[in-house]
Formats: sequence, structure tokens, C-alpha cells
Amino acid sequence: MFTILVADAISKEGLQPLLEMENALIIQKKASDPEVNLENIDALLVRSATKVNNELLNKMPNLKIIARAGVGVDNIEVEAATRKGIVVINAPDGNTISTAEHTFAMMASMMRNIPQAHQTVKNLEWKRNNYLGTELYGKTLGIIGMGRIGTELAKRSKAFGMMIKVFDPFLTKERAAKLGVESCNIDTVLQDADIITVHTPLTAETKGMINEKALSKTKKGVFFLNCARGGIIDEQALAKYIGIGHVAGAALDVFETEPPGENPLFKFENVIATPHLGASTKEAQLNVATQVAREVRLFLENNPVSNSINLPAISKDIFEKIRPFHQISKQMGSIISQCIKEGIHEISITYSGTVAELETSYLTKAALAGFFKNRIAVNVNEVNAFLTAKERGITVGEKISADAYGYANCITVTAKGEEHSFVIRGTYIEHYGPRIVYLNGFNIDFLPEGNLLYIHHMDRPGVIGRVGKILGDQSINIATMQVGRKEVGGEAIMVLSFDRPLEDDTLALLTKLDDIVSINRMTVTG
Ligand SMILES: NC(=O)c1ccc[n+]([C@@H]2O[C@H](COP(=O)([O-])OP(=O)(O)OC[C@H]3O[C@@H](n4cnc5c(N)ncnc54)[C@H](O)[C@@H]3O)[C@@H](O)[C@H]2O)c1
Ligand SMILES: O=C(O)CC[C@@H](O)C(=O)O
Repeated sequence: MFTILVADAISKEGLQPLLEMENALIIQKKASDPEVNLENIDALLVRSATKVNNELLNKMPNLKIIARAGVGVDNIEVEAATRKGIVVINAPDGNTISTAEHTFAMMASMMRNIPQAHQTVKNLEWKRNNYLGTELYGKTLGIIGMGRIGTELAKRSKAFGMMIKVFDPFLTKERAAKLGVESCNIDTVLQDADIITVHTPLTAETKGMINEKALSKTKKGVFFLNCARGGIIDEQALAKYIGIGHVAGAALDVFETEPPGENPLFKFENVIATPHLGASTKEAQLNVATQVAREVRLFLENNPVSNSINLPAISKDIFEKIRPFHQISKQMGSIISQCIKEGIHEISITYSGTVAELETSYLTKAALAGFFKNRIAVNVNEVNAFLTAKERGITVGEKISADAYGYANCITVTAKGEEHSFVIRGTYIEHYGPRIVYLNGFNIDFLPEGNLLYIHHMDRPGVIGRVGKILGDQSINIATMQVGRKEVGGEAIMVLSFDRPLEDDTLALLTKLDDIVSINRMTVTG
């Protein structure tokens, strides 16, 4: 049973994919509600009200996925979530149209003084001469950040006869030409635009990008819009440039602090504001809720997700192709971890045959997740596998090789420790399943699942019998047994599987037998 906490106001209709799950309990309460047992929560859905910080995450040891019903994830400490192996997803385009429309509405309202004039009429005043507006037609709109919202705004503004100059370092010339906009450097946008609007995410680079220096480059009489994130335009600097009459007006939907409280901008009549309403439409809220609800369900049902912030997206088709290799990679990582009892400084993985054509970095992460599972307290998965290896000083390498050792596909994992190395090779055989075909120099063939015993011994008569006798004396049933050796009378290995885990006493008896070099007990999940 999964417990899903919907902590902010998210469209109930959009949550339908989750509400239809038979094995899920949906709780619609704030994360701070004392009735909510945070320890049990598997999935958390938020808008922007809940601050998903490290402190909250520490109270949610079971949390597997955080879903933001919207674009910006600045209310989520993504790095802290990543460290804990928690997937973070968003709904990247469900509110694009609403926010572009809101920006356009703000622009039109600002240019025609609609909010101010509206208020006077309601106050029973008739000040027709006070509100001389400016047409949009023929004006140059400067768009900083030509992503989803910037693009939709450009389309609408072009329909009003505006010229569009954009600055976005990631916009190609071809795409700009296709959209009918002029791609410029930031200074050109600042100098040439009559109206400037920002549509970037809030990052270290964009924070305060419209500061005093930038404002000093703009035309006298320029107008500004911010319907992206508070802080991209420096509020103090904007207030200064409005105060000296350089900036003719501003329309703001977002603020450095929300709610903004006292703000130097609010004293100006030519500043209009809305309380972060860009995405507040029935359609956008239904879209984003449906998007994240679908994704959370897919994730909980073990399917790939498309809109993860901290996990590479892979399609369902590709995931289905890699699923068996994903499993065996994890199992090999787990076997290494349980057999090599020293610090590891390098793990390298070689892919050959058909598996080499797939998304191998996903498989490398799975092998690391399997390796760390029995070693460290943190939940390691594809989200934090590389980070965890790096933090622990383990170099991770990935290679493709043409030599598949006669198999259609094979994956070889080598772990190097202070004293020893461990090499394991596995393959996935259609209609047969995952098999380990090589262990530390020995060819073998076993299913990497269940309660296993890996014995390194000398190839002498009676060894197998003595092992069997001890197990029989303890009433332990051997489910399967495979042996491998390099040469007659030399070193050999056997891998046995049992229906239940082997006790310490049995292990101690086996270890004392003659001709046994080493014994490793393992539990490998399927
Ligand atoms: N007001 C609201 O309610 C509301 C609703 C939705 C989104 N938003 C915000 O709007 C913004 C844009 O959202 P989007 O969906 O269009 O995002 P997006 O990712 O599609 O577009 C962002 C664009 O900014 C560009 N960019 C990044 N750094 C830049 C820089 N330093 N200079 C210039 N361009 C840069 C990127 O290349 C990208 O094209 C985000 O901040 C988002 O959080 C606000
Ligand atoms: O949840 C909201 O209404 C705001 C959403 C918006 O800021 C976003 O980044 O998607």
C-alpha cells in the first residue's frame, strides 16, 4: 500500500489517476498537520506553498518521489532530495498557455492603465484625461528567456503587430527564424525594447540579471514585466528607476518574497501587481495535476517517468527493453558488495552485444545501486548513484566492448579494492532469464537470486560431498548447485542456492572444512 500526501491545493479532478489506484491511500492535508504521519509517506505532491527542505525530507524516510504541480521547483531542495535518492518531477508545460496569457493580459493592462482606471470608476470618479495609454502595435517587445512561456507570449504579441527581440543563450538561429523573432545579445534587447519581459528560471545566473547596470542600458520610458520568478528583476533597482522616471511602468506577478508584504514598488501608481496568478486557471490546474498524478502513478507502478528533474528521462519502450538488464546489473552490484569485504576505489562496467546499444548509463547506476544497497544507510538508486560513488571516492567507468564471449549480450562488472579485485559477468537469455556466467576467473552458470553461497575451494575429491553432508546434517535443502574450475585439481568454485538463509553456525562449520579457500553468503533479490 502506498501513502500519498497531497500537501497543497491541487485540482482534485486532476488527481483521478491516483484516486483510482487500489493500493494507494491519498491524504490531502498540509505536511505540517500533526495528523499526518510523515514517516509513512511514499509520494508527496506540492504546488509552491510547501517548502520541501532538508528538514522536512529528514522526517520522511520512506519518501520516493516529490511531484511539483507546476514548473518552478525552487520550493524544493532538489539537491537534498537527490542525495536521498528521491525522484523530483514537475509538470513542465501544463500551465504554459495560462502563464503566457496572463503575461499578455498584464502587458495590455499596464499599457492602458486598466487596473488604475478601473479603481477610479469604482470610486465614482471619471478621470478620462489621466489615463492616456500606449499601443502595443509597432512596439518592440524584448523577451529574456525564450522557453515555453516566452515562445507562447511571442506568438501572441506578434499577432498584435509587435516586433520581438529575444535573448536566450540556448536559442538557435534556426529556431529564432522559425518563430519569427530576432535573436540578440542581452544588451541589444535592453537598448532596443519598449517593453521587456523575463521568462527564465531563477538561477544563480538569472538572479538580479535586471539590476541597476542593466536598467541603465534601457530606453527612457521602457516598461517591465515579471511573470516568471521574483528576484530576476532586482526590486530595489527597479523602484529606483521608476522613482527617477526612467522606467515608465512595471507589471509584476511574482516577488522576491511571497507574499511580498511592504514593498518599495507598491507606492508607484504605474506599478500593477497580481499575487502569483500566472498558472491560476481551471485549465492549467487541471493540466498540471493530471500530469503529475499520472507520473507519480507510473513511478509507483515501476515505470519510467518523463518529467524528472534529477533522473534522465527514458521512454517506456526503452525502459521495457532495458528492464531485464537493469535487474541483472543490480544483482551483480549486490553480489560484489556482499563478496568483497574491503574498501572499493573503482567500479568499471563493460557492455557488449545487444545491451551495448541501450541506455547503459542507467544500467551502470543500477549496478551501483545494487552495490551500495548492503553497504550504506542511504537509499541509493538511479537518482543518487553517481553522486554517492563520487562522495565515497569510487571512480566509475563504463566501456563498450565487441567481445560478448559468445552470448547475445553480456555485462561485466569489475570492482577494485585495496587488496583484491572482483569480476562478475552476467547475461540475459530470452525465455530463460538472468544468468551469471563468470566469477573471478571461473566460468559458471547460475541464477543470481535468493539465498546463495559462493564457495572458493580446491578441486579435490570429497569437497562437494563434505559440504553436502554438513548441510544435510543441518536439514538444509540445497535448491541448486553449480560448479566451475579452471583445471583439474586446481582452484574451483561452487555456487549453491537454498530455500532459506544459512545460519552463522552452518557457515562456521563449512569454513572449517579442508580445501575451502573462502566462503561468502549472499542474499540477492530478484
Ligand atoms: N507566474 C507563474 O505562475 C508561473 C507559471 C509557470 C511558470 N513560471 C515561471 O516562468 C519561467 C519560465 O517558465 P518556462 O516554462 O517557460 O521555462 P522554460 O524552461 O521552458 O524556459 C526557460 C528559458 O530560459 C532560458 N534561460 C535560462 N537561463 C537564461 C539566461 N541566463 N538568460 C536568458 N535565458 C535563459 C532557457 O534557455 C529557456 O529557454 C520559470 O521561472 C517558471 O518557474 C511562472
Ligand atoms: O502553483 C502555482 O500556481 C504557481 C506555478 C508557477 O509558479 C510555476 O512555476 O509553475
